[in-house]
Amino acid sequence: MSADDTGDPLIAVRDLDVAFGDLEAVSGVDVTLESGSFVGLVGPNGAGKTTVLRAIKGTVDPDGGTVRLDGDPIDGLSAREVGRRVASVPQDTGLAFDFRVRHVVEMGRTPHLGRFDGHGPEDVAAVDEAMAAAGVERFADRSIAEVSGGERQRVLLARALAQGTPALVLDEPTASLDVNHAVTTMDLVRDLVDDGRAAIAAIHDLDMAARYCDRVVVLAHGGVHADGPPAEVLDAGAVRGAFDAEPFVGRNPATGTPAVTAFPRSDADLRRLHVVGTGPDAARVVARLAAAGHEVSLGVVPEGDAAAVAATDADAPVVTVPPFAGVDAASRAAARELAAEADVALVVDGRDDDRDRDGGDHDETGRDSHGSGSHGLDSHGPEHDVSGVASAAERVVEVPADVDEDDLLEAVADASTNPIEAEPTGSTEPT
Ligand SMILES: Nc1ncnc2c1ncn2[C@@H]1O[C@H](COP(=O)(O)OP(=O)(O)OP(=O)(O)O)[C@@H](O)[C@H]1O
Repeated sequence: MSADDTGDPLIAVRDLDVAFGDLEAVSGVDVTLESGSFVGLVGPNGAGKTTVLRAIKGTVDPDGGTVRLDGDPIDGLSAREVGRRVASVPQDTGLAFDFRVRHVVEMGRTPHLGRFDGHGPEDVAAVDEAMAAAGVERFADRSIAEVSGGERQRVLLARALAQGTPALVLDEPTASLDVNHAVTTMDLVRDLVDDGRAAIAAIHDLDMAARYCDRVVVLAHGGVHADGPPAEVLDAGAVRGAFDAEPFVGRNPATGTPAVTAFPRSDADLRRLHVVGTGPDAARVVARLAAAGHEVSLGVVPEGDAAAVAATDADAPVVTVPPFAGVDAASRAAARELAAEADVALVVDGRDDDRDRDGGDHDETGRDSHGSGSHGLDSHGPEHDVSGVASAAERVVEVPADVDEDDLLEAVADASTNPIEAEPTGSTEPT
């Protein structure tokens, strides 16, 4: 969709370079904003998000590249002309003067006024509408210096709305807002975009960006790391590369959009791991191991099981059977094949729901523990592997349901580097 009859996008940033002294803040950045589109700019601290937004507003001079608004180079436009095309909600909401809230919102009309014009009925209506939309009417007569940080952020949103521009530029618009005002603000921006305006927003909350934006541009180290629809862009690889964290990207059950859970870097030696277990505990194990970058597989689990969902989200191979169907020989063989490829099999909880179905006769007290590291997890032979899957792997680690995240990672590292003597494979294989 184009911004106007010319077919030019509302905002086109091409090959943008901005340096502050010796520091190259952004380099070679391309970002486009079309009308009817909401673009989220995400990335770690210092990635260059604010710098890109400042270039779009014309408050920083590029060292290279171009910024065009409706096809016109921004450096050829007056501040007033820029103000009719782009309205902004800055990250720093501090205001130097002690204005009344309504007065601050009225400032949004400035680009539309002649030099000696007062506010006409159209301006008053735009201000009233903007204040209502941003929910700031209640404190219209208070001083901007006497409202809370979140209220001030909404006042600046109202000012930007009153400006009535086709494009909105927002720098972390929900940073100071409570959960209700955060979603109300994002809903409002989304509605404006659905009505034909456009918005570009720097957003730290990746789930929020995924939920509300049509496109996400991931900035990292001053460059564009990825650009596309949230479901394509916010995958584990992109998030890991850009943020230097260990992410698990699942799905928000309420919205169906990507839900990113980041863990701190563990710098683990990556392994091929097979998980045996079901339910939320096994799901947590799968998610954490996959986030660390291990190559994980799972099974056998019932279709739709929480662990199966986590494995699918992590792109991990998983062997499923229909719910309540029991483990058939073919599924067990398929899971054993995955386990056989693994460096380590992890049996979550050490109990196995298949026990009765398998007809296994296993001695819970007969644990042949071959010691445990500081992680406190038991490493042992396959005698607890009652479904007969984990025993196909060279090494087996029993993982308690409430395993601590660090203990889990440590146990995997220990099991990989210190071979654990297992009982001969097949000794407890069910018949
Ligand atoms: N006025 C300035 N003078 C010097 N360096 C600056 C200036 N503004 C930004 N920088 C530097 O440029 C880089 C990009 O900063 P920018 O504010 O654009 O990042 P950001 O992605 O918005 O970060 P954050 O998420 O922390 O808000 C950073 O290294 C920052 O320190």
